[in-house]
Amino acid sequence: MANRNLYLNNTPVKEALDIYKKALKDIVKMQYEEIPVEKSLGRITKEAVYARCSSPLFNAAAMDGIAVITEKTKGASERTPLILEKNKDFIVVDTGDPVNYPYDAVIMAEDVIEIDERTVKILEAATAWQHIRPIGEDIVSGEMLLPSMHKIRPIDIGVLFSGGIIKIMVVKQPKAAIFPTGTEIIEPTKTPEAGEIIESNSRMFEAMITSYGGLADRFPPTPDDYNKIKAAVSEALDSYDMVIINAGSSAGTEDFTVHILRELGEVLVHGVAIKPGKPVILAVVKGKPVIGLPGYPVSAYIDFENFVKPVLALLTGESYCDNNVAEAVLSKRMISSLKHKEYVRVKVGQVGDKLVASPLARGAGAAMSLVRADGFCVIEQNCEGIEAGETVRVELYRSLQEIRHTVVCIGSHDLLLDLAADLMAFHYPGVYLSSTHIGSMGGLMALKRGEAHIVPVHLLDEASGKYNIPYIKRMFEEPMALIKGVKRIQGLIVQKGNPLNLKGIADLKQCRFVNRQRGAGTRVLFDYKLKQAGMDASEITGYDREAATHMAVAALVAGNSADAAMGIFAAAKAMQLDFIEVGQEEYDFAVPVKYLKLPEIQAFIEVLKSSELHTRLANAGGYQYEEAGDIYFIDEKFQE
Ligand SMILES: Nc1nc2c(c(=O)[nH]1)N[C@H]1C(S)=C(S)[C@@H](COP(=O)(O)OP(=O)(O)OC[C@H]3O[C@@H](n4cnc5c(N)ncnc54)[C@H](O)[C@@H]3O)O[C@H]1N2
Ligand code: MOO
Repeated sequence: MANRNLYLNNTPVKEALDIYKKALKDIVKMQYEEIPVEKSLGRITKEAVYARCSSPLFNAAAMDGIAVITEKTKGASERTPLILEKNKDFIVVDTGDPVNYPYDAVIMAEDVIEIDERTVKILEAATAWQHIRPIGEDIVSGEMLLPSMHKIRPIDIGVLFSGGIIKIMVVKQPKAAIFPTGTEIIEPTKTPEAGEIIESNSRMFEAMITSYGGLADRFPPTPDDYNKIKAAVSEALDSYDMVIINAGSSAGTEDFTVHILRELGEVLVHGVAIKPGKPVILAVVKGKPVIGLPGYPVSAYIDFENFVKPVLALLTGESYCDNNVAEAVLSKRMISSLKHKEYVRVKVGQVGDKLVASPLARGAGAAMSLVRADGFCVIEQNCEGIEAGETVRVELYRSLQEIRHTVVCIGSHDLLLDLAADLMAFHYPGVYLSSTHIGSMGGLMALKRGEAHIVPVHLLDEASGKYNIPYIKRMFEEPMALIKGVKRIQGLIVQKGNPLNLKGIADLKQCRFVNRQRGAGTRVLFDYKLKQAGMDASEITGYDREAATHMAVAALVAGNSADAAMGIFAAAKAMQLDFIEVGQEEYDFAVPVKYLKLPEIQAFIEVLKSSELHTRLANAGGYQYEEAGDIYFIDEKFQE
């Protein structure tokens, strides 16, 4: 254990950033450069910019027509038309032409009656300066066009040119060097073997730095070699404004980063009370910021947002405000430790007038939880958790507008949902389907609490042998409907080639099983089949081991961490596993009648009926979809 860093601190986030900013205060300075205005989009002005000329520079015709001398048009009316003579009483002008003395008004072409080449008739007198844009109407020479520290937008570029500015002083973009480290890290062009990890973090950092106004250079992955990392970092600091080192930040025997930085300069913080992201390193080397980010992608992302972004802002001049914040009701209890401030990724949906936040996977390696997230909420360090139903503050990644037009679907997972979401985005721009997977029963409970629009269910009622309807009838008092989905083949997902030669439920006694979570329809079906086979749960090794989706159980079988799981054919096929049919089930959508007319739900129903969806389901295999999109009103049609 000799080389482990067992002494990580637990500095609160704000304190850590304050310590670091104080250390950087006198050494990190913005630099400036002059660039052509046409290249300045998104850059930040160094200083106020003043117009070098007026716009318009002369009195200019605002309309096509004739320029006249107001005095000479007096008395013109319908009854007493006035005849004007070209180049004496008027000149012809087009929009934008100069209008000079003695001309002082423009009459629009539509109000001028042409008599011949030299004469026109007018029926109304002109008022002085009508349809003339006076000098400096838009911009007056010497006027301030843009203030300092202003982020340049397309309209600013237009105005700068109108004001005679062709070059502008802006904040120089800071250059960051990114060093991914780790002997197991390989470039994405190589096919990974067991134990190897595709380098992805440095690409994510590069994109984040670019979107926050900096420039980034990625270095190839450096193996866990003390001297190599030290030499590379030290050299980079001669030509870059900041350095990011990725991974090797915690307590592993090859986690060198902190030792290297201590040797090269000063480590101000190692270990922050944040989750994910605890082992972040904030250091100063050669008078420049060096930040060590953890290897886990979510930890790295959250540390980047909390520490790299504000440090980068000291160099870019960008300012940020968290304006996209909303209050939402939490759908599921979240427990957290008092030891840290925790960032929880959430899905957000609007059901009725309630905004609902549902927590996603919390693991630091679960990068997909960030992809799926609509935002995140923070559990403060001094808080043990937040109860379901409490109001939380969510920082949103999507606009409220988008969230309002999203069908909130909570329940059992099926590939059908991913396909439908994809088709909806394509055929109904601006309408989305967002699904959270907590099993059929969990979904129905969420619907009861008003947290979902639709619930994908496949619940077998053992007494009647019927699917879904009996549950909905029992659980809901309000008028409900069922949108038909698909019939799916359920079965045992087993290793490729079925090495244990499993033939059905009865054979499960000899193998390592992985179950679906309590409340999942597949689990209900499994229990039903066990009972039919006269077996007991205690006879199955792994009955209590749970995974949340069909793909998740299939992945466990594919990874040889289990021999069999109950699931759908499509999941077995996707993972190239074998499949033993056990039965068919009905996968439908429970929906309160009051939501049926919502345009978003209508779009979803149309997608269910579409031949495009049916073709995709046929390709996946294991589905019958003839009834997809049909609607049954529970009370009328299924009265028993
Ligand atoms: N005994 C302890 N173990 C760990 C602690 C601790 O306090 N005591 N902290 C845990 C926490 S919290 C985190 S976060 C991680 C941080 O790990 P490191 O920063 O040291 O990173 P590695 O161990 O090298 O890698 C972690 C993980 O990330 C993958 N990785 C690394 N680089 C990349 C990259 N460029 N692209 C994609 N993925 C990358 C790497 O392969 C690992 O899977 O430590 C815990 N352990
Ligand atoms: O801090 Mo680590 O990022 O929790 O997993």
